[in-house]
This record gives sequence, C-alpha cells and structure tokens, in this order.
Amino acid sequence: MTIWEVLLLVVVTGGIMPLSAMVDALNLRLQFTLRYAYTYEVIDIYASLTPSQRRDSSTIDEVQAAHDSIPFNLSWQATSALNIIGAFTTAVLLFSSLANLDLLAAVLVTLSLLPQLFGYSLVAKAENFYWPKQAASSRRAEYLENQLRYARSGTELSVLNGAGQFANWAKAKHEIVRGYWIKIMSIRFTSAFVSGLAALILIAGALSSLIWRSQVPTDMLAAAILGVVSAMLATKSAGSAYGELMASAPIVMRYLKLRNMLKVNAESNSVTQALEAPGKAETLIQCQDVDFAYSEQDGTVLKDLSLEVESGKIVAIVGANGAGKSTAIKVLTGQLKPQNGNVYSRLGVSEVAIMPQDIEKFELTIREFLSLPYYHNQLPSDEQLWLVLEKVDLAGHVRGLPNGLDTQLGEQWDGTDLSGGQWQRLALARTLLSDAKLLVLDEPTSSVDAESESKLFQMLKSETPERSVLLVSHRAWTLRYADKIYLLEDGNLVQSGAFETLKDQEGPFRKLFESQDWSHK
Ligand SMILES: Nc1ncnc2c1ncn2[C@@H]1O[C@H](COP(=O)(O)OP(=O)(O)OP(=O)(O)O)[C@@H](O)[C@H]1O
Repeated sequence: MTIWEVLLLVVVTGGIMPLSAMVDALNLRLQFTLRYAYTYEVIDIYASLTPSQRRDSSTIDEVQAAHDSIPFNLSWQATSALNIIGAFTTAVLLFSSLANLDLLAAVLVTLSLLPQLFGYSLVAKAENFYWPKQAASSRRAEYLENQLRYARSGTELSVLNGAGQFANWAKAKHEIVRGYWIKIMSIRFTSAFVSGLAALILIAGALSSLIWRSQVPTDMLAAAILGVVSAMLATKSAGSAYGELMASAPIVMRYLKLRNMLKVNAESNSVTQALEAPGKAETLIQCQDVDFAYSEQDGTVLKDLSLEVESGKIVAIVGANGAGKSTAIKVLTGQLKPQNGNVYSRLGVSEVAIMPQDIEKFELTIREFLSLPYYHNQLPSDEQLWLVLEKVDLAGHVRGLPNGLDTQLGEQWDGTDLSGGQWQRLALARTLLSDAKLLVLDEPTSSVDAESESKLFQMLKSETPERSVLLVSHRAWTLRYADKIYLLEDGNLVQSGAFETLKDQEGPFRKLFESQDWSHK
C-alpha cells in the first residue's frame, strides 16, 4: 500500500462518522425549515378562515389535524425521501458485492427488505386513520390549556377556584390523544416484531447459504457477515424512511386538499354579498322574509323577519334576552346565511364596520388595537387616533398613560389594564375610525356609565346623516336617538316605528321598558 492509499483509507473510514453526523444535522435543518414553512402556512390558514368556517367544527378539526401533524409528518417528508434514496443506494451496492460471493444470499438479504416495507405500510394506514380522530380532543386540550395560560382567563379561573378543574379537563383530553398514540405505537411494535422475525428468517437463510452452500472461505465469510449486517441496517433505514413517507404522504395530500377547500369556500362564502337592494334607493341593507336556525336541531331563531336600514338613519333592534337581536344583525351583515328569505346590501365589506357584543380584549398597544383593521392599508395618523379617542371620551385617560398611544395593554406584558367601560369605548373608537358608511353596534355601551353613555349617543347622532348606525340596545332612553326601532320577541318582529310613537302606544315596547326610566338625560 502506498502512503496515499493508506491516507485515503484513513479519510474514508474515519470520515464516515462525522460525515453521517453532518448529514443528520443537515436533515434536521431541512426538517426545521419545512416545519416553520408549514407553521406559517397554517397560521395564514387560521387567519383566512371566514366566520362561517370558524363555526364549522369539522373544518376547524381538519386545520388542527394539519397543525398537529407538522412536527411529526409534514416536516419529515423531504428527509424520508432522502433517506430512502441513500438506503437504496447502499442496498444495491451491497447486493452487487454480495452477489459475487453468493447470489442466493444476496437475493435473500434483499428480500428481507419486503416484510419491513409491508409492516410500515400497515403502520402508515393506522396513523392516517388515527390522526384526524385525535384532532378534536387535541383542539379541546389546547383550548383548556390556553385558558389556564392567558393571564385574563387564568386569573378568573384562579378566582373562581376552577383552575385545577381546567387542568384536569385538559389532562383528560390529552390522555385521549395519548391513547391514540399508544394504539399507533402498539401497531408499530407488532409490525416491527412480525416483520423483524420474517427478515431474520431470510437473513438466517442468507448466512446458511454463505456458510454451507457456497463454502465461502473463513476470511471472506467475516467480510460477508459484515456485509449482511450492513445490508440489514441499510434495509432497516430504507423500511422506516419508506414508512414515514407512506405515513406522511396522505397527510400531505389531505393538507393540500384542506388548503384548496378553504380557498374555494372563502370565495363562495364571502361574508357580505353586495347585491342590489330591490327597495328604495335610500335602503342600505335589508332582509326580507328571513327564517334562520343555527342548526336543524336548534329550532328557528328568526321567523319571517323583514327589516331595513336606511341611509343616514339610526336604526335600533330591541327585545328581551335571546329574542334574536344579535342573530338578526349577523344575518343582515352577511355573517350568517338564512335558510329562507333574502338579504340585500348596497354596501361592500369595507363600507360596514361591525362592533360585536362581546368584544375581545386584545392585549396590544392602544395604537395597535385601534389600527388593527388597517394594517393592509394605510395606518391611521396620530391625529386620527386622538380624534376618535376624543369622540369616545377616552383621550384624557390615554394621555395620562405612561406611553400614550403606545401604551401596552395587559399586565402579563408589563402593560396596563382598562376598565370594562373603557375597553368598550376603545372598541367603539376602532369602529368609528373606519370610513364605513354603516356602523353596526351590538350593545356598544352596555358597560358604560349613564353619563358617558349619554355623550356617546349624542356623538353617534352627530355622525349621521353622513353615516348610518344599526344598533342593539337595552336602555330605553338611548332609543330616543333612534329614527326607527324594531322590537323582536322570540325571533318574530312584533312592533316597529319611531321612538315617540312606540313610547305612547300600549304594546310590547312599553311593556319591555316599563321598569326603565324613559327620560334619563
Ligand atoms: N351559535 C349558536 N348556536 C345555537 N344557538 C344559538 C347560537 N347563538 C345564539 N343562539 C340562540 O339563538 C337565540 C337568539 O340569540 P341572540 O344572541 O340572537 O339573542 P339576543 O336577542 O341578541 O340576546 P341578548 O340580549 O341576550 O344578547 C337564543 O335562543 C340563543 O340561545
């Protein structure tokens, strides 16, 4: 041997270990790259869901299944494919060198690959069967855990003495998910045992053939056994890589299908349909003969309902708890599709600004909270922000905060908190900030004190006639500002008209508000 040959041998033998460690590191890097790419895509999927898709638990379960499979299946795809290529190359090389010594042994060693491939196919099938099943429990566990994790809900749970119970429920849901994993692992174990046994018999056959049939000399036999052992290792990694690929391929297909399905649904399921209203030119939105039920078993919530919002007017929907006011607003603004009847709108999505009944207290800075709908557009200026804060009578308070508009909300972020009424006013300011023609306000002042409420209603009145307002209110005296009032009772429209008329009429309107002070402020 020359010095160069020895050197080459040293590099090849000594280099294999660091080389394989380097390949592992690159594999891991590839997995992480894919993992984050998929994670960002799932975040975008969550962001693009329409309100009706969010209400459909099977759609949300599918997204959760995709989310859960990212660290396991989705990001393994590329490395599994690479492993298969590597393992097959090794297997082919070993087959050709073993075939020189004993063809039968080479064939048997190669055949020993098959039981593993078959076993992993079964495992893949099982994984694909159980993955979507665990998604509903995993989503529930995540919800329960998040309630414990977030400061606001976590504090409420501690005060209620309910945190321990939430922890138990979360663990119970995780146990269900773990149960699915155990099933998958048992199938993996059984498959590995059976296919391993079959492979062992074939390898034993290959060794016997080498020893007794081909009578390979002892020095060659040692090399041949080494070859067989290497072949086994190669076929093993080919089998598992193939299994991973088999397991992840249908999940990836499912994931792609979900992505396309959501895209199609989002297009066909547009929240507001800009249809031409058939009625008067001044009608902005209108529903005619609408029946609505949340589901077949829930029963009809809105019955043969017809109402309209005219341009430049304040329209109020009133009624007892559960009468269907919020539902009517959601149907009118295209958030819910009625089973019967028609909804018409002259307004595009950006021309309607909605403030829901239960506003979410997003813990952002005040500027971020107010600017939330405008990030894809031009962000509002400081001047615009202060103007809406003035309108809702919150400017004074915000000026007193340490960082003004950039004050962080939420104590868990070392920020500050607001009172219930202040949060509501901040959300109202966000709605006013838009240049929408129609403001839809579901009980916008339910947490606001009487004096502030009075100012807010005067402010809303001054927004008309440039803008129109559709609102739900429970306070009798605020209805003085309404140009038209619709009274719902158990989903039926039972009375409508101007405040003064309804107030002086014997009927459900008077009855609903008889205990309240009509003339406040
Ligand atoms: N997502 C839902 N699924 C099934 N039923 C619902 C759903 N949301 C509301 N409901 C039911 O529909 C009916 C009308 O509810 P809605 O929220 O429209 O009433 P509301 O008049 O706004 O009441 P409140 O004054 O208490 O806000 C109620 O009986 C309620 O239980």
